Amino acid sequence: MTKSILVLKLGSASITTAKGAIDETIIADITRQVSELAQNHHLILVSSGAVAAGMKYIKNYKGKISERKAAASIGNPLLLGTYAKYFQQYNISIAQSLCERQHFSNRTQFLQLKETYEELWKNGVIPIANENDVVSNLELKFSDNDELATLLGVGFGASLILLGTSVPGVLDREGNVVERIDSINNEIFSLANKKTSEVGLGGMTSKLTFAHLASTMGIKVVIFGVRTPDGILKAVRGETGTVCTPKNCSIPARNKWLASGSLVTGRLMIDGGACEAIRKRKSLLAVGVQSVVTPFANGEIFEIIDDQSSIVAVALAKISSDMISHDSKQHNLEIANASDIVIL
Ligand SMILES: Nc1ncnc2c1ncn2[C@@H]1O[C@H](COP(=O)(O)OP(=O)(O)O)[C@@H](O)[C@H]1O
Ligand SMILES: N[C@@H](CCC(=O)OP(=O)(O)O)C(=O)O
Repeated sequence: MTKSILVLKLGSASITTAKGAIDETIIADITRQVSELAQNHHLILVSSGAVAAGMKYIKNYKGKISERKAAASIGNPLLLGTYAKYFQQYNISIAQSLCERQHFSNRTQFLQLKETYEELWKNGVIPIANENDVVSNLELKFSDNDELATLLGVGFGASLILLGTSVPGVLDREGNVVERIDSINNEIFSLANKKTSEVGLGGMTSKLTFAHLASTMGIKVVIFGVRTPDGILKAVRGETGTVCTPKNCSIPARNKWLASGSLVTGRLMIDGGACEAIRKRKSLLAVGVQSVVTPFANGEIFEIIDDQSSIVAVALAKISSDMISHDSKQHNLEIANASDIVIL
């Protein structure tokens, strides 16, 4: 029986104490529940908490990016050591996976990541991912680990993404948990205020943004409280937290990573004829380009817009945008192959 893939993201505040120490009681409880799930799923854990666990080692910590990077490099091994200690009780080994944006935007690198995770699963090992904070500056950063969890879920074709946090789910204006969301629209976004936990990055807006992306790609997302008794097991069964129902998604699995949007680096404006051609599943040729709005390199993902600036598609570049010119000899130059274009 093939195991379905499940991504479990754990936010900083839910696994650390108010003083920033790793909360071993909660880690013990997480490992107990995860070991149960490991019998029937291929699991990817995405754990925040490296910065929180390491910040006490930085004198006069103010949260500057350089301090966060240093704190993360101290905190991540401590965090992983704690997971390893508690998973050992269930004879489960864990692996560290530090991720950067290019590991997703570059298909070759993503396939390397995939191969590694598959080897780990074959050996009963659970990968624990986190952003590679040590080398992430503001431009290259994932917006937070909610994004990383979603990109992993979309890239691996997960059936479920669990976003574990410090609150019991998405709360409505009366403070009650919204049990089910069929459409993450502006009304739902308006419930999320800018508040985050003291150590969290994105808050509820980020969770809703990425839950929207994942559910559009056909993946169910549950936003739930990690400290709810048996919260993880209940969230898998949809018995706690906020369940965001998946949409019917016709994009083939291979192209979902392309369409996830947050990996886009470039932007190309094309004319009406080219729009028509790509909608008919033809390749994109240089002859239809009106302008390179934002340059991109070979192998990067770019957005295709029409002359009204509406987004028509995203595509994987076969050439660098520098090669696009209006020289008539170049008219048949293929910018993206039909199979690498996702119409939106
Ligand atoms: N409508 C809402 N429902 C629940 N939590 C909300 C809402 N709006 C804002 N929040 C805030 O989102 C925070 C959770 O996000 P965050 O701190 O980033 O968590 P994590 O570290 O788990 O990623 C909570 O502390 C909560 O105050
Ligand atoms: N990579 C950082 C976490 C960043 C982050 O997304 O935090 P959170 O909003 O708590 O999930 C760390 O490990 O501290």
